[in-house]
Amino acid sequence: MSRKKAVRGKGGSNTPSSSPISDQEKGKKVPTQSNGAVHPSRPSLSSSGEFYDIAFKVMLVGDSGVGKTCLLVRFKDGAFLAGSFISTVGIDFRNKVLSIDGVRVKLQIWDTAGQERFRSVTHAYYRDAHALLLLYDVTNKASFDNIQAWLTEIHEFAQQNVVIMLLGNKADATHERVVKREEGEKLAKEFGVPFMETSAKSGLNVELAFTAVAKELKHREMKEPNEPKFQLQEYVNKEMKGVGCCRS
Ligand SMILES: Nc1nc2c(ncn2[C@@H]2O[C@H](COP(=O)(O)OP(=O)(O)OP(=O)(O)O)[C@@H](O)[C@H]2O)c(=O)[nH]1
Ligand SMILES: [Mg+2]
Repeated sequence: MSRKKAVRGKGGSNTPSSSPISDQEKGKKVPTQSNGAVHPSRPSLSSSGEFYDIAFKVMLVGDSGVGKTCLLVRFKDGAFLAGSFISTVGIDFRNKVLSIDGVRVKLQIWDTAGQERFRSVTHAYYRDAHALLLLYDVTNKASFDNIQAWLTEIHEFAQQNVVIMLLGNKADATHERVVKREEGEKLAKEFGVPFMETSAKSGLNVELAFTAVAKELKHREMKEPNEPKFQLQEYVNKEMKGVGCCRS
């Protein structure tokens, strides 16, 4: 098998025709599992010069302004994009390699535009996603009320076994909060998806959200026959920090 070069990170194309796994698009032989995870038999080199063993696509979705881009920037660069809000146009991606139980897992993270006018672009990418981080903004009730509609859309366009996690973002904004944490928990339970609150501003639970998803995906792909199933919500509950804490 020839060595595979990962797709570019920052500055990925905004056009809907670009594929999340460019090697496949180019017709190169990329070994995949049944669900499409890139799983090379030998480590591959990512564009940032990092080797990885397995790669997955994760999509950030949710209403415009909930903090998808900020969450990704916080995770990738450890910084917060303060100041004026620049709404994402179309779709973009960044790569990050995590070490999960000794396995180097590359996440190719797709940041989608929440605005309605870009919805058809987003739809085209759902089917390639292995995991979806669905965000609402705890200071914006409408973004919370729209979660059901987002889930309907996800079920229509995404793979049946896609990993979904609900995130209530902007947990730092205590004074502006209009959605209680318990409401988020209740909704997540109703839809059977794991949940936690995050803050791109303070960094609260940001690393955890991506790590938990990477762990779930890695376990699904590489589980030994006798190994128990990874319990995503249990892991999150154990590792999660509450508002007022200062994980970064
Ligand atoms: N207080 C607080 N503000 C945040 C947080 N995350 C994002 N913001 C602010 O919310 C606004 C929108 O953030 P973005 O990340 O651009 O939102 P988005 O979901 O990417 O929006 P679209 O690209 O239009 O879909 C910006 O002004 C951010 O500074 C957070 O965790 N806490
Ligand atoms: Mg954005």
